[in-house]
Amino acid sequence: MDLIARISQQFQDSADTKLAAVELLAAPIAAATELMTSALLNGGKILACGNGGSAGDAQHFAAELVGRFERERQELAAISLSTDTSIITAVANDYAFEQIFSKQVRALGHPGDVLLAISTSGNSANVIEAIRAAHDHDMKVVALTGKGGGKIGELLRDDDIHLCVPAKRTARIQEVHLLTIHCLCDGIDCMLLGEDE
Ligand SMILES: O=C(CO)[C@@H](O)[C@H](O)[C@H](O)[C@H](O)COP(=O)(O)O
Ligand SMILES: [Zn+2]
Repeated sequence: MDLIARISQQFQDSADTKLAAVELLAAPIAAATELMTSALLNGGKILACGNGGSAGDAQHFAAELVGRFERERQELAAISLSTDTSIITAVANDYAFEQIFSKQVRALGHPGDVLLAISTSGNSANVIEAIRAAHDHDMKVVALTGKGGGKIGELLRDDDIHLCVPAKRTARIQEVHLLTIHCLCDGIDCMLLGEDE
């Protein structure tokens, strides 16, 4: 087995997927940046959720908003719904795993907040329920998906933003999701602080 060749191929595939995605995603990522910045400036917050690697992405995004990305700025309101093991285990145990995010959206979400919903397949039931709860609370949704967008693509409304990575492999989609999250952080900082030199 030629591991070096496999690794080289993965780097190549990741770079190719990112370059194919920028054509489709640059404009909607810019729109998502404006939506999130406007929500934050109006006293709203961003709730983020996802499973597995996407749970890590939700936490990563919240950490960069509450802490910092690349520049010093005011703390920004973001909460990962994938983080509180007591809430997640209680809701999964007492109700259903599908409700672990939606119950938190119903508890914490207000009109004007934004839900960042992350699912590579677009089909995770708990992320779908979170989007339904966000709509019930007059929150807009930014959805990070792949594989054609799945059921989430069908559920989104016209004023939501769908960032669907044009790829089929979960790992490649996740890599573009993380890049997208960093673009959102950079764009929010840029809108709040101005362009850096
Ligand atoms: O990170 C990975 C695979 O790269 C896994 O942990 C992956 O996130 C999990 O299988 C998730 O449950 C997949 O959910 P989704 O992206 O389809 O919503
Ligand atoms: Zn992964």
